[in-house]
Amino acid sequence: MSKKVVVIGSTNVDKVLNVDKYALPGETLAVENHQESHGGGKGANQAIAAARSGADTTFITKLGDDEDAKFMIEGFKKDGMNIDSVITTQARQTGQAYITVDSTGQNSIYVYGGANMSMTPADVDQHEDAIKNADRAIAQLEIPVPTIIEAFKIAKKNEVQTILNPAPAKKLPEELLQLTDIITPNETEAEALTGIKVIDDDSMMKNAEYFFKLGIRMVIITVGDKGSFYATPASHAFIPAFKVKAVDTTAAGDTFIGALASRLDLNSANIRDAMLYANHASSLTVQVAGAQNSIPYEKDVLDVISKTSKTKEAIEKEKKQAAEYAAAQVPNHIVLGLGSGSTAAYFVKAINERIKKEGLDIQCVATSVGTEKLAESLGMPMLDVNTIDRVDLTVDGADAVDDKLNGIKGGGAALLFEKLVATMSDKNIWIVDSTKYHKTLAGQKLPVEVIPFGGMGVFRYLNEAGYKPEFRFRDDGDILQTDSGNYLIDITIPDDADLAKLAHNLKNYTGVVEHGLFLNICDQLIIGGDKVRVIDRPKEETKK
Ligand SMILES: Nc1ncnc2c1ncn2[C@@H]1O[C@H](COP(=O)(O)OP(=O)(O)OP(=O)(O)O)[C@@H](O)[C@H]1O
Ligand SMILES: [K+]
Repeated sequence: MSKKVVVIGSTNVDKVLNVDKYALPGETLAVENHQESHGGGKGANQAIAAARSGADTTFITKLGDDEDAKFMIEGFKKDGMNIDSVITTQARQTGQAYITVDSTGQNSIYVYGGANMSMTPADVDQHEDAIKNADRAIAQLEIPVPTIIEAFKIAKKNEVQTILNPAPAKKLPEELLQLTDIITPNETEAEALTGIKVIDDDSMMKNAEYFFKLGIRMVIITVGDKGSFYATPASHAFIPAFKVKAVDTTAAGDTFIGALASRLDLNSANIRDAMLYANHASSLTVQVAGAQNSIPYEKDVLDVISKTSKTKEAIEKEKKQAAEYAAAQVPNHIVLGLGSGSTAAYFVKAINERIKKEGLDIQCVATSVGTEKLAESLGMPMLDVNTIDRVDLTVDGADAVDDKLNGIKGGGAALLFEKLVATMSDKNIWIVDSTKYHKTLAGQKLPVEVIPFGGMGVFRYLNEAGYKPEFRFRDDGDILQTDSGNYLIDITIPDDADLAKLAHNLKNYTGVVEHGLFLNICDQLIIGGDKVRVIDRPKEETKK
């Protein structure tokens, strides 16, 4: 189960200086904060990441005969790595990176390759066995390219899988790429090799095809906080990153590769699970300052994975509880609006059961293509929304609701039809899990549906007005289109927002079709839980 990984690569000691501002040429500045030395170097980071994720890891690296080397070897031992192939030279010092970070978080880095750059093919030959005995070998570009070629030749001769992390970005001889089974560039590194800019799913596939032609079997492109993409000649997918508060992304890419190498089966059958694991691992790394100290252990990664799946399960349960509670309240002989999204889907199934079991006379109207398909597949009695002018009751989910029962909808991209049906409904009931209920809507994401032609104009306006707009993309990287073929722009509701004014302003902007603010629409909110909570709109508040 546990993979045998050999990393052939660099070790650096990072010397970090925190400065208020950079010194100009000829200028001397006094510095108050001097951080201790930290372990670094892409080879060491990836080896540590693999070891901490449970791989049986051997590291082939070259160090000087100095204090830095002792410091690094101590760390390797603590992480349980096999250090029999750590080479020491008298001729050069251990690699060093001089990093200055200014008060804005910007950094500038000078790297002294030192012993790393003196690692020769002959050094690798000396440790041939370490490569032969591994399942997979990983290399990066902080050691001389001929040395990597030699290591990969040994690997290929012995049917050991090769992973090349082509970082830092540079052009490479085809010989090396032809010896590579899996390549793992980030977007900049991919472009440096292929000349094809990574902008969307299509361009990632074009990058992948470039590498396939050279005999590479799998391409993984990491795209920072957006996530990561994998492609083999048989399949491909984009896996979004987890939303976390990033404080320092140093070692994110290295963590991703080490973690992936420790999980991925040799036949790559579990690629999605391995990518998810690597995504989780690197999302932990970016939440901690520094490089090697921020690389998580297997236990930490598995903990977040299990917490995420437990939270997910609990949320699904609450959605279902709210939906079933609502379904039980629906009166007979009505026209019923069916909302969209995952919570509404639970409701559709629950009310369908009641209609069938109790022989109810209920006609239904769907608020999205998705809901219509679901209802039809269940054989429910459906009305065309164009043939009616009122609905008795609509039951729908919501993305966020405040304590005045104002809410945001449209996370599932069906906001236009949802709003149409909601405004023709005599009564609107919203069903949510407890994570959707908030004191205020400030800080929440609000979808704005715009016509594709002119969408950029709206985007610019929203940006200038400080709403932090972002176009909505699908998981595969393509721009998302709503059921009516429009685009969605997500904005963030400001702290001091007057919701009624915001709704009015958005609606008045040319090119905006609809927005996701649903004010004075919800009459009753049902929040799932072991004890379901029901909140009614206060009587004195006027409707619509
Ligand atoms: N801000 C972030 N939030 C969540 N996950 C992130 C973030 N940044 C990076 N990641 C995760 O780390 C992976 C690798 O990141 P990235 O593409 O930035 O690598 P990189 O450019 O090689 O990074 P570095 O050189 O800083 O180590 C991403 O695919 C993603 O899973
Ligand atoms: K970090």
